[in-house]
Amino acid sequence: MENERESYDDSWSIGLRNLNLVDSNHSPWIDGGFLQSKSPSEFYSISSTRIILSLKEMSSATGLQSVSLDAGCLRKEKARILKFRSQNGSTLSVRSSVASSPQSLQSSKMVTLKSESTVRVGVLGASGYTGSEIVRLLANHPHFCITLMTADRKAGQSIGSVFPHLITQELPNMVAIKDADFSNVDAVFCCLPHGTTQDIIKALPSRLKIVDLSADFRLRNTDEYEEWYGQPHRAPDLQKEAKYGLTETSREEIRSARLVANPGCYPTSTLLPLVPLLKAHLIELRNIIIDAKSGVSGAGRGAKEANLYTEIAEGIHSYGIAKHRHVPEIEQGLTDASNSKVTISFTPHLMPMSRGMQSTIYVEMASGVTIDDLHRQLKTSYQDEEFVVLLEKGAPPPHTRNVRGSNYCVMNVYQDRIPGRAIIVSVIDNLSTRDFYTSLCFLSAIFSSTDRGKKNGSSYDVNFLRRGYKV
Ligand SMILES: NC(=O)C1=CN([C@@H]2O[C@H](COP(=O)(O)OP(=O)(O)OC[C@H]3O[C@@H](n4cnc5c(N)ncnc54)[C@H](OP(=O)(O)O)[C@@H]3O)[C@@H](O)[C@H]2O)C=CC1
Ligand SMILES: CC(=O)N[C@@H](CCC(=O)OP(=O)(O)O)C(=O)O
Repeated sequence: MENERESYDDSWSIGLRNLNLVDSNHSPWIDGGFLQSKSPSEFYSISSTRIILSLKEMSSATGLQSVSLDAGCLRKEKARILKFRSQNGSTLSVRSSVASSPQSLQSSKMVTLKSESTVRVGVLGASGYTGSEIVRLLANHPHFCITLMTADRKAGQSIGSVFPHLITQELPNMVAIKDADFSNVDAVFCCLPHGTTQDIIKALPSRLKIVDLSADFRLRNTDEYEEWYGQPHRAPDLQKEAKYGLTETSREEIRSARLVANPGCYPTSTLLPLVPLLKAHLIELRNIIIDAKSGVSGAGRGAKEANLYTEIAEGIHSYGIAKHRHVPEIEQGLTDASNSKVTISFTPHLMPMSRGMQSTIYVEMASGVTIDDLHRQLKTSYQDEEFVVLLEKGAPPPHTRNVRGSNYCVMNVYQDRIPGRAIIVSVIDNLSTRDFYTSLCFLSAIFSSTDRGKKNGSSYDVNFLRRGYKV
């Protein structure tokens, strides 16, 4: 499948040759950019119908069960989450997520955009799991251009030699951070271990916009950081400057920030459902119980005995009981939402799967509140949010595989059999491209303030960039 290109009708084609089709776990992965009109000017105007037709043929040819359609380059009105029945009777889900198109299929217009007016991005820690996801998503994005990638043990290597699914990308070799040249960089994604990150960010040129995926700048209270992370914070001034990057709750703050602290995966999957309910006083502050499960990639790519196949496969286990470092981050978000101190019970579990996360959350409804009220509130809160999906009332709970590789947080609320209690199920991809989503929101502000952005005028208005990710 990765080595062929097939045409399906006169004007549209699906390119199957680019290895960017598959993620690092070799799932079938269709990038929206693979679907393009032969006319370069119609690059964005991809019709859902054409996509379905083409994928239908492809699925019967290859026996695919599901396809991730990475469709960020499509216009919002053209992209859909689609399901259809394939010839062999299985359901083929077509999921749109975020952006990018293979270079091989970019139109001349896109190439021009790339060279003249893209955000120049450095990915620090490109040889890790989150870094390589950022690379996969940005490598062909029309508004971003990767000009720098760093690694530690893998410094000096090409990204393709570390992650073969990226082998077809034309990207710079990875260098050690000490050898990095930031002169050609507007913004960095910092995908490094916590602890190390704060020293590295402290030393970066101050003009750079930074999206930090680590936990180093998430906790406003540096004493709390020391308590939960076992070391004093070494960049308290930067901490004051950092904005917590949960896009749905802090979009405007993120846009004007220089340093964005991307939320942890467990906090993302729990704060998204709970924050609107707390803000609306629909649930009690007490007795919030979070039972969460993560894929093993959540622990990063570094070799650890506890994460060996033999330790993980064919079973699950809880860890960090009552002391996981995401507790204060979740409590910080819930306390902000309710303006009162909230404490939680939180137990994470490691699942024998490579990526994905589910949080099952048990809450007490406020007096007189029903499950319908919770559902209505979430629906209202997220009706304009592209990447938070509330399922229909009573619909079966979402699966982690529904959101694999995507920005989506999919959730639903259920009545517990104990009167007055509700159960919320929320799923995300822990190796989430939500990082990417937050980042685009943040980076979309760059061009309104740079000379290059001003020079290029309307090409860089925020809406133009938003179309790129709000699909
Ligand atoms: N995995 C996940 O689901 C998520 C992780 N995060 C956070 O994002 C950050 C990155 O995580 P993840 O990608 O999983 O981690 P990985 O262990 O997969 O990757 C870490 C990256 O950092 C580099 N690195 C390690 N130590 C140093 C150092 N001392 N100096 C410079 N570079 C270094 C590694 O280089 P090399 O491999 O060459 O040694 C690698 O590129 C972490 O802070 C993590 O907590 C956030 C959200 C989700
Ligand atoms: C399975 C696993 O080990 N998960 C990690 C969390 C990963 C994550 O996203 O959190 P950070 O961004 O804070 O690293 C953990 O429990 O520490």
